[in-house]
Amino acid sequence: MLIQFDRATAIFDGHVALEPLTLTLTETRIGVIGLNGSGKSTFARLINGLVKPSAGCVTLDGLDTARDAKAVLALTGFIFQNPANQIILPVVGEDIAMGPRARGLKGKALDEAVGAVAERLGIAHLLLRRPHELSGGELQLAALAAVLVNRPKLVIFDEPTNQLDLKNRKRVAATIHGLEEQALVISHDLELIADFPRVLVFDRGRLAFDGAAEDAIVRYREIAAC
Ligand SMILES: Nc1ncnc2c1ncn2[C@@H]1O[C@H](COP(=O)(O)OP(=O)(O)OP(=O)(O)O)[C@@H](O)[C@H]1O
Repeated sequence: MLIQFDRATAIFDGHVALEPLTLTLTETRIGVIGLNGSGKSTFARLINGLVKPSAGCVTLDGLDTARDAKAVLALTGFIFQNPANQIILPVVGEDIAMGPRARGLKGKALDEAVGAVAERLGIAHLLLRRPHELSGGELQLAALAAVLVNRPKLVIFDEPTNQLDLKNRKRVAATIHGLEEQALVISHDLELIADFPRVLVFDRGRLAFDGAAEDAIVRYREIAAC
C-alpha cells in the first residue's frame, strides 16, 4: 500500500509531537525507532487516522485519513502496546469473531473465518480460552488474529515484543516476518527490525533518519548517546 505524508504535522495543546513531515512509504516491512516521546506512536496513529493531522495530510492508497476515516480504518489494523486492553470479549474466539460478525458473517462462514486465522497463527487451541489465561505472546497473537480476520492491507504494531520473554519474542517476531500483509513496526527491540528494508528514526518529533536498518540503528545509537 502507498502511504503518503504531505507536510503532515501533529500538535497537541500547542506542543509539536510531530513536525511537518513529507514522505512516501511502499515497503512491506517498515520499522520505526527512537527514544521515548520522540513521536513514533503519533506517527503511527496518523497513518490509521487515530490522530488527525493538525496541518497537511496523510493518505493511504489515495484515501485521506481525515476525510475517508472509515475506509482508512478498514485498510489498517493496529496492535496496541498492551494487547490485553484490545481483547474485549471474555472468550478469545468470540473476540476474533467480532469484526467479521459486525460485517454480517455468521454460522459456518463465521466459524471458518475465525478457524482459518487461528490456524494460520497457531492459536486454534486457544479459541475457547479466556484472555486473562493467556501468556503475553499468546495475547499478542490473539490480538493479531482479531486484526487479520478483517483482512487489512497494513498492520501497525506498537512495540509488539515489549514485555515478552525470549521465547515469545522469537515467536511473535517470526509471525511478523512471515506476514503476507504490509507491516509497520514500532520497536525498541532492534533485533526485530534489523533486516527491514526501511527504518525511520524519530528524534524529538522530527524524522532524523530514513533508510536501511543497519544505518538507522547506528543513527539511533548516536541519538541515544547524546
Ligand atoms: N493525545 C495526546 N495529547 C497530548 N500529548 C500527546 C498526545 N499523544 C502524544 N502526545 C505527546 O507527544 C509526544 C510524542 O509522543 P509519542 O507517544 O508519539 O512518542 P513515542 O515515541 O511513541 O514514545 P514511547 O516510546 O514512550 O511510546 C510526547 O511528548 C507525548 O506526551
